[in-house]
Amino acid sequence: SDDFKAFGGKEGLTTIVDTAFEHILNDQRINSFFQETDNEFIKEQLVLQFCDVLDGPCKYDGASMKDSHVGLNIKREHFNALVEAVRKSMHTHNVPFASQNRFLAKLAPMHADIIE
Ligand code: HEM
Repeated sequence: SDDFKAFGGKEGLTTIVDTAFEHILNDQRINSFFQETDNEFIKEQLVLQFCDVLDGPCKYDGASMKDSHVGLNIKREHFNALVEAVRKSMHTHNVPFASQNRFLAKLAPMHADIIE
């Protein structure tokens, strides 16, 4: 898709996820969630999922958003902080604003399965 290209394809997405994860690990509001997790695995899954969401040539086959976040007690403020990290990274890597917004509009409804 054009949006997948705007993110720089699979390679661009990998860079964007890496940078977003650096922001996450530096953010006191949410980094405690990622202290005992396999963050390399999570990053790989995020690249696959984002590629899928952007109609790229990938199929996300990981756990559902409900199953992977249940019991973590994630609140809206945590969700917003994570989205902010992704947004900052997309900005840094020059993803056009319209593509950013279409992408974030697809992530937003996932809050229903992630926030408790
Ligand atoms: C739109 C927002 C989000 C998306 C798209 C997303 C996506 C994902 C994906 C794809 C995985 C890997 C699932 C798997 O295959 O096992 C995952 C795991 C995880 N996510 Fe999220 N996530 C989001 C929001 C959040 C938030 C707000 C937090 C906490 C601040 C969070 C914390 C975690 C943790 C701790 C794991 C690892 C769980 C485990 O290893 O048991 N996520 N997420």
